[in-house]
Amino acid sequence: MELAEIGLVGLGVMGSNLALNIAEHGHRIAVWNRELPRLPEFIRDAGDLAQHIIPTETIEQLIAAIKPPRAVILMIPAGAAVDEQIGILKPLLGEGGLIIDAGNSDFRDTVRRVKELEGSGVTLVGMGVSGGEEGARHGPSMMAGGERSAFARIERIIMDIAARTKDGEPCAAWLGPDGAGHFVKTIHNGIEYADMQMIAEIYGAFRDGAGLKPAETAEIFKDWNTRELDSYLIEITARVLSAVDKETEKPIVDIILDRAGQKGTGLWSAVEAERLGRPASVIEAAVGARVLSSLKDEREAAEKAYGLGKPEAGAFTKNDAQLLEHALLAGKVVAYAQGFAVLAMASRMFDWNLPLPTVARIWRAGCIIRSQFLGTIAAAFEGPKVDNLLMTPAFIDIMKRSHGALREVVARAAQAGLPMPALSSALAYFDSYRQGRGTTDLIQAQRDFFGAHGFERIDQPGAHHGIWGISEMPATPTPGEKA
Ligand SMILES: NC(=O)C1=CN([C@@H]2O[C@H](COP(=O)(O)OP(=O)(O)OC[C@H]3O[C@@H](n4cnc5c(N)ncnc54)[C@H](OP(=O)(O)O)[C@@H]3O)[C@@H](O)[C@H]2O)C=CC1
Ligand SMILES: O=C(CO)[C@H](O)[C@H](O)COP(=O)(O)O
Repeated sequence: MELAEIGLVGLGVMGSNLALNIAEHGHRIAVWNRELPRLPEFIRDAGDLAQHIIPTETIEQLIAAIKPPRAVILMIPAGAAVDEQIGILKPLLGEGGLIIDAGNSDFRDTVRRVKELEGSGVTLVGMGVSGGEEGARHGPSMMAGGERSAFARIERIIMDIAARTKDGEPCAAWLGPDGAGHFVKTIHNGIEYADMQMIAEIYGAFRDGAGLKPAETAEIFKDWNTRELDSYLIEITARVLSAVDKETEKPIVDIILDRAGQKGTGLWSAVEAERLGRPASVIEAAVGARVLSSLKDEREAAEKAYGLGKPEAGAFTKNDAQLLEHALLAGKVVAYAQGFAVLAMASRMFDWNLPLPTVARIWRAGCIIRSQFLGTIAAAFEGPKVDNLLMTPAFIDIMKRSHGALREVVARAAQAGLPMPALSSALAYFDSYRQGRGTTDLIQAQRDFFGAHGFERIDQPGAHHGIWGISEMPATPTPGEKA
């Protein structure tokens, strides 16, 4: 039997499609799944591609079916399952073994696993894969981290199966050592959360502020997809909004429960951003919005207690489509600026030397946040080095012409009681970021008052303290008494 070039564990949604993609590119692959009944089903569905696939029933058979030195892709849930499989594979793979963890692992786990495997003869590549089911099957975006030489061993297969941009560039790259690939994938997902939340808020403006039907909103999103907002998420939003439920013949969004799920990458993005001192407030707002959405019973009780806000007819109208388009664009710029600022800081902190233009380039196709906008970001990062995307000439131009719309939309939504947590936080970040003198002078004074934490002065170097002692404070008059 001709041995396989590579093996794969986990024939779920992503693993089975990735295996078919690999087979379609003529690479022989051996596969194994924990639950055996999945195997014949997968081979049956593979059709002609089955000739490039070796189905195996035990992990030992899987290893025996791969050409040494052996490489195995794990496409299984992040966390304990990955540790368990690495534990099983390590002795079986032996010297020169390579494990590619292609799930959404926490980069901290990847860093730990790389260390734990040191000296064992087995190497780990942590590789984020984005694009969902369709991407995995026909071309995902892939973000790899680990030893450069280890990635080189699978580079040909990865480049063959990756998505390609219109100009033919593969959307996959080695981005840095140990956890770099999984970190970039985490931030990708954080941005995905922010994008999705802001789109949902704009949908809310059309539904609750303007009284539009889903199909009418779908037409507007379809139109937006021909301009600056052109992206996969806008495209699928238009398709989702025009979809009808077969059973009820109602728009499908109207019968879906408003309770969002999440598996962790959005939360990790927000937490890592704060840890790195580069807050990603739009991502945080998006995570918070999903959490709040899950408290359905509490929200219903609160609606009974307070009543709804007053999304009076006219808070928005169909004629505000352009205003809302520009507001979404401004919010998107801020969310991406925050995400890339986190990547830049992580690169510095962990010594990864992340190539930010490459990150933007490999997100242009294949992944969930793919868009033409990422081409503009890649070009912006190729110019003079800046700390924040908001300081590049291209994005200064976009923000100058669109932040007014964001302000108008957030203000009108606030007046009408329409929640816009992500768009509001994008505006707040923008206004805080561009304010040369903020209001934390007062916070520093308060900290010094209650904890003698000290403060810097604008006119003298060094650390200083205020004279806050009770005896120096003017007495507080009692009510009715003259000061
Ligand atoms: N779905 C998506 O759009 C995307 C998912 N991902 C990530 O890819 C990974 C896989 O996701 P997805 O394919 O959606 O998940 P699925 O639930 O569809 O499949 C999970 C697979 O993992 C296997 N598995 C679970 N636990 C173990 C274990 N302890 N040991 C061995 N195999 C195990 C399952 O086998 P069994 O049949 O025996 O249960 C199954 O084959 C996750 O990390 C996910 O976050 C990344 C990008 C997109
Ligand atoms: O990685 C992905 C896309 O890039 C997955 O679709 C991800 O699992 C979605 O995350 P969540 O379930 O938390 O919404």
